[in-house]
Amino acid sequence: MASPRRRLSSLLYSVSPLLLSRSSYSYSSLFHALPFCPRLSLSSSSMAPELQEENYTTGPAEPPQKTRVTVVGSGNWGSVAAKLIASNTLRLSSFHDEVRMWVFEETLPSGEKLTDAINRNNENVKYLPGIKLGKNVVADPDLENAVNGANMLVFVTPHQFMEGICRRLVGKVKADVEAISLIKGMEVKMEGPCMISTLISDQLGINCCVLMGANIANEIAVEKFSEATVGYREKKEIAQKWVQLFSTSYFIVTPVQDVEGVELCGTLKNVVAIAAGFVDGLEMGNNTKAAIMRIGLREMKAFSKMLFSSVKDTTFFESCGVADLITTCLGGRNRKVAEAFARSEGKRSFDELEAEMLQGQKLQGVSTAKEVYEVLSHRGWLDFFPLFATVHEICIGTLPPTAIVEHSERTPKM
Ligand SMILES: NC(=O)C1=CN([C@@H]2O[C@H](COP(=O)(O)OP(=O)(O)OC[C@H]3O[C@@H](n4cnc5c(N)ncnc54)[C@H](O)[C@@H]3O)[C@@H](O)[C@H]2O)C=CC1
Ligand SMILES: O=C(CO)COP(=O)(O)O
Repeated sequence: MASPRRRLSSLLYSVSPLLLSRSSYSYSSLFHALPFCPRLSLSSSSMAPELQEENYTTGPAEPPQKTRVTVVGSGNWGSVAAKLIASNTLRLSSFHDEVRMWVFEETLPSGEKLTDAINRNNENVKYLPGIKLGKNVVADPDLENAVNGANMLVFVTPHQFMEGICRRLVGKVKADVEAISLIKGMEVKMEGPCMISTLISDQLGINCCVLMGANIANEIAVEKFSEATVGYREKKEIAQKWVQLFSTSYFIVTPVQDVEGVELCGTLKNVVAIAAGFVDGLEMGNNTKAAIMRIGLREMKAFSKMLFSSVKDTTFFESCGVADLITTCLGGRNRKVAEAFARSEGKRSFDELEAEMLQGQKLQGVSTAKEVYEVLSHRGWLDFFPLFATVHEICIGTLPPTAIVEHSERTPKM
């Protein structure tokens, strides 16, 4: 009998017209990574040429400088990102083995500092218990020290903390450092909406890609197969370096030249996931939930394209689009807490439920719904986005959870 991995790869080949319509790179990465790569043996000879590290060395005359990577953030996904990266920096000689991970310091109930516990156990005992990160992950509570000398910075904190973090990093990072944001969210400023990758680029004066996808961290932590999308602006060679740093036999990463599209998919699906949670809390069933997901996807696409005309339709069919929407509406934290909110019949707030159910982990969907609502009101677009608008109004208690179907089903006045 074929192994599950081989059966999955056959399924992917059966949709080859879709794959072939993408870049030859995406096709070859699937070809190499899935059927022929046993777990943890993604040797460079079996990888797409773009992923082979020779592309990033400068030749024999001068020994190349090893690339240093720092992960800024150490929550649930931040810890898994550090684990993925650390397995690759050990394997690829162009990278320095050590991966530094900045920790927002806290004291555990035992009295021990979280950083000390992570370094002693090689495990994030609070945000990712039971998973070894790799001995080459070093937790550091000093933000400035953690980024010092880094050539590649991976930003992965809840989005509401990023403005403060960027302010602390001004003048502290290398001028030519490359960044990537795994953060799903946005900021709304006087001038209008600001994606987190733009905040990082603008405040630190550096290039910033994004990585989004159907990536429930706890599943990737135990090495279950999944995919992700890297969004880049211009430099494809930089996107490929990020692909190389994140890819494993169970984590397949595809580059797409559409930063805004990829980041808005990751950001907006959290609002739809809140709606899906309301549907679950009201026990409305699968058809209703599917309808909410479809309406949500339509609003995600319309909102993204109205904000940035460069956003590509094809991005919504990548892992960052429809796949992330599905996984978050089925198994994410936003869905789970929104379900409890609807069941509580107005007796509990999101803040209370978040603290009780997530124990330090953070929801992004409630604040994103507020930020999206501000953009819609400011631009006079509320009537075009009934689902997005209704989610926010339910979250703040102006409407009951049942409004999710009563209001979202209205055809938007486009
Ligand atoms: N967990 C998941 O499955 C996935 C999460 N993401 C995204 O990754 C980003 C980070 O999420 P997670 O790693 O899951 O974090 P998390 O929600 O598990 O943990 C919260 C983190 O925030 C930190 N924190 C608390 N107060 C802070 C402050 N004042 N300043 C800075 N940090 C503070 C905590 O120390 C902790 O590391 C979010 O944008 C999320 O949407 C993306 C894909 C999957
Ligand atoms: O972004 C996620 C999966 O890709 C995780 O979503 P939640 O924050 O709702 O758990």
